[in-house]
Parts: sequence; structure tokens; C-alpha cells
Amino acid sequence: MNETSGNGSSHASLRTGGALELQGVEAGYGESIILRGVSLQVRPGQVVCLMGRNGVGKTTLMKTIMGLLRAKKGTIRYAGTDYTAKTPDIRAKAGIGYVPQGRDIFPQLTVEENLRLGLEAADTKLRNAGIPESVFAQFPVLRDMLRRKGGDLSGGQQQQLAIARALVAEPTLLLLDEPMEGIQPSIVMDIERVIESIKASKRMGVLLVEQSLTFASAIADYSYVLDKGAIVAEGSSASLSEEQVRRHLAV
Ligand SMILES: Nc1ncnc2c1ncn2[C@@H]1O[C@H](COP(=O)(O)OP(=O)(O)OP(=O)(O)O)[C@@H](O)[C@H]1O
Repeated sequence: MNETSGNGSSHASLRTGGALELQGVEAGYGESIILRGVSLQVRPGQVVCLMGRNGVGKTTLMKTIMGLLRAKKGTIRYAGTDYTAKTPDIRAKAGIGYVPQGRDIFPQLTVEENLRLGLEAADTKLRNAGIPESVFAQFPVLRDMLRRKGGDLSGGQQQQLAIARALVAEPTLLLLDEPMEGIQPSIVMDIERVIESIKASKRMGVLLVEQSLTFASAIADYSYVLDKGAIVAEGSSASLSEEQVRRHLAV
């Protein structure tokens, strides 16, 4: 048995998850306000897309949900609990996984060490069981590269590692910030497949920042369009018209 795969079985997480609910969230940097009263919901098992042009505040919103930025106003609730004033590690332990934009992996650490860091957010049972086999089933390339330094991987492989690192803790809600950005087409398809399998498993909700309207409308149960820090359009894929979205996405 592979020493990193623990008991080789898929862990049954004790966490059940729940809905993410933002109500009137205001946040920014220093004195500048970027998010202006954002309200949104991600229900368990849903894939929700967040769209909007560059600089409208998508990453700021992800950081605020994760607690890396403080909400100046409004509330952030997850599974019925108010996390507005809680630290990122408490939010991670509650089941919120975050894959930042730009594949924020540790280049000097090996793939295995990067994955083990992801386990820090996991409960004791998961941590003791080691890196779950399911992660290698989703990203076979990582198994072959366990001893390589993260920085030696291609951009697409680093993105897979970043997603895998979030998945090892078996989050119940996954925040994915533009996972397809700057990735070669073959890897884009791999990552799309992973998001599709997450959706099919119905085991976690996903909030996905995605610029491709085609992919967003194919995968998302619901989408929000952000413009200048405010939600300007929202709806199910069927109800949100392409024209409505393009108006806000056009540069
Ligand atoms: N650390 C920071 N300090 C100050 N201002 C920032 C900081 N990070 C982002 N901003 C500003 O906040 C605004 C929103 O940026 P944000 O990164 O959230 O946008 P975005 O929609 O994610 O864009 P992109 O698609 O380009 O990543 C921008 O005007 C940006 O310049």
C-alpha cells in the first residue's frame, strides 16, 4: 500500500456542511470599500458561479468568506453558525476549503508535503488517516509526483495540486477562485471534470469564480454577477440570460 494513502479508503467525514449565507457584506482594504452589501447563498451540493470583470471584487469576496479579510458590515453564516468574526482556521475547520487564485502552493515543498499541509484543516480522524486515496483517483498525476518539489510542476499540475490540497481535508464547501485561469486546454478539461465529479457527488457546495460563460452555464446551478462590488444579476443558468451576463462581463 502506498504509505501516503492511509487506509486507502474514502473517509466518511463527520461534517455535514450546510448553506453558506452572506447578508449585506461590506469589505475592502484599509479605508477603501470594495464589496458593497453583497448577499448570496450556496446551498449544500450546489455549484454556484461568481462572474464579473477583472477588478470588480471577486477575489476580495472569496477572501472575506474565508476570513482573510474582515467584513466591515453584514454577516457570513455557514451551516447556521455566524462566522463573521471568526478566524480563517476556524472557518477551515468548519469545512470551508479555499483554493486561491494563482495556485498558491509551496514551491519548495514536495507535492506530498503540500498535500499534508492541507490535512491541517482536517479533523483528527482524517489527519491520522493520511492523504485520502480519492485525491489520487481525481488527480492521478499527483501520485507519480509525490516526491517532486511543487515549484517543479507545470502550471496546470500546480493548479491540480492546489485543488487537491483543499480536497484532502474533505471540505463541505469549496471556494475556487478562477481555477482555469492561465491553464493549458488539456488541463482545463481535467479541472472541469473534477468540478463536475464534485457536483455529481453532491458532497460539497462549490462557489466558483469563473469567467467562461459557457462553462459557468453548463455547470452552475445558480450564478451571481458582480460589478463594482455589488451583485447586479443573479439566477439559475436557465433564467439568467446570456445578454444580461455579457452586459456586465463586457470590458
Ligand atoms: N491587497 C489589496 N490592497 C488594496 N487594494 C486591493 C488589494 N487587493 C485588491 N485590491 C483592489 O480591490 C479591487 C478588487 O480586486 P479583486 O482582486 O477582488 O478583483 P477581482 O474581481 O478578483 O479581479 P481579477 O479577476 O482581476 O482577479 C481592485 O480595485 C483591486 O485593485
